[in-house]
Amino acid sequence: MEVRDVHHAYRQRVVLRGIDIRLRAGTLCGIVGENGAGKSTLLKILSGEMRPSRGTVRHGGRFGYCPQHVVLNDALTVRQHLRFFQRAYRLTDLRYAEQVMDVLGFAGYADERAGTLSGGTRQKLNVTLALMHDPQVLLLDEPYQGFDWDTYQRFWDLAVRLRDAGRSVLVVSHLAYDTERLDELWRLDAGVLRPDQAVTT
Ligand SMILES: Nc1ncnc2c1ncn2[C@@H]1O[C@H](COP(=O)(O)OP(=O)(O)OP(=O)(O)O)[C@@H](O)[C@H]1O
Repeated sequence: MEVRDVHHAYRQRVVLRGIDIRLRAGTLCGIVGENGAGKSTLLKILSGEMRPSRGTVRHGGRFGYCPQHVVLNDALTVRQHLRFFQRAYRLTDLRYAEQVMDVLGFAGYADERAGTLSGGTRQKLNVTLALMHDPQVLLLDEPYQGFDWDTYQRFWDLAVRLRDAGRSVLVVSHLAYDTERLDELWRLDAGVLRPDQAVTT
């Protein structure tokens, strides 16, 4: 994925002031920044959900995006969500999705309606829906919000495995824990991305 000179403003409020990113295959990268720094705005632009005021985003191959806010239908079960996305992604089966559910530890909830799931389990489903077609480029916005410690560790193991399998993974968060697992870490501040000390030193 290649991002060149992306700028964005909401009316008078300038949020991004020239973002350049080159996300190579087989890299696990992070972007951190304070609340309101523009992280979600940047991810919405990278995912194509929003057009930047200026600049270009190019990527090739299958693409996965896990938004910060869970988008589920409360009346549908976990399995119905998977089937819906299976059609959308044109997958022949759900084997990979089931593996991801096992890793995140919620395979036992397949027949529960989304509306009755706990916040952390809803987030596990949110992450699974972004991952289940094994995307080559994966963008995750605050993916571990609500995860318990064990799930949090499993999430990072999964992210590292995807990186080792040649996928590009970009994790955006306001918290920069576990930075040693990242190949690169940037900080979004005042609309600009800078390498973060935690990984570069
Ligand atoms: N649709 C919108 N219209 C106007 N302003 C917006 C809109 N979306 C976001 N903003 C503003 O843009 C700035 C960046 O917001 P954004 O959600 O991208 O930040 P963030 O870094 O993801 O924050 P957080 O860590 O709190 O999720 C904020 O000042 C926010 O109020």
